[in-house]
Amino acid sequence: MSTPLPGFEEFGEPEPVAPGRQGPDDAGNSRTGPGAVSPQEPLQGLLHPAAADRSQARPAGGREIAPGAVHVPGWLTVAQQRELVAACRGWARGPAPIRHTKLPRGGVMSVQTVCIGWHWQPYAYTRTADDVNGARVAAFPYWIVELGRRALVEAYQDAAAGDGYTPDTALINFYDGQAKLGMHQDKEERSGAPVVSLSIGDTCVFRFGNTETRTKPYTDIELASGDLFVFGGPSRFAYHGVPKVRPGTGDPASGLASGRLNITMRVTGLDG
Ligand SMILES: O=C(O)CCC(=O)C(=O)O
Ligand SMILES: [Fe+2]
Repeated sequence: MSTPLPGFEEFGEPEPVAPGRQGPDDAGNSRTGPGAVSPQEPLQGLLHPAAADRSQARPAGGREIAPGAVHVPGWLTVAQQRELVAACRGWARGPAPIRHTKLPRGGVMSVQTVCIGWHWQPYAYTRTADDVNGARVAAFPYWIVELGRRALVEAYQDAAAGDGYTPDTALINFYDGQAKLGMHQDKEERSGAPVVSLSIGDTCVFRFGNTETRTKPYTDIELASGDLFVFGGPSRFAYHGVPKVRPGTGDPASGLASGRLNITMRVTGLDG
């Protein structure tokens, strides 16, 4: 079990952006101080990748880890990572603040989580964060839907892969150096649409297994800052987990001074 604090929202703010360099301020968002980007505002760099820093050229596509499960290293630019970190910091503050999720048998998760769109707690989605403060969770902004669609196009190298993909929830997880996530299935969703996962900050070991058991066969890969991982199709309900984070491996230029941030967007298939 990790220490309950510090929370992600209290972690170091991004380094000052040098004049003329692409950063959240340059993306056209109004802000009054560090991290003050409204999570609901469209994020220019995320919506328009051409406007973002594309200096980290990388080949298109990724590596298939299992059928329907694709790892795309370095998909997000540093500027995009900074925008996402700023947005996540805003959500981590509320309306339902980030917290260690309580488990039904009395434990708490070492990972800290905040949700948007729908609130997840073991093992159901609700609109209000009943296990936190009862607040309705923040709305799911359309710019994340668009980001999810672009992620599917990239991962599956198919221009139509994002058509009709409308995620309506995201779990935003923060890992300190000790946090882990046990092998589990994402199965509270009533939809077989893919899960889109974005990682920022410290590198982790991500274990991607099979749909039958929590155990082998599985593949361990490293998810680094900016990496995209998509699991859909025959891998949508595969067990997966995070057995280890590698502290100190992230670049503070991502906007995260330490720790690891992971965002998984999903389609709940729920109404209301
Ligand atoms: O942190 C990760 O890479 C995975 C997160 C995850 O599996 C989840 O939130 O269900
Ligand atoms: Fe998961």
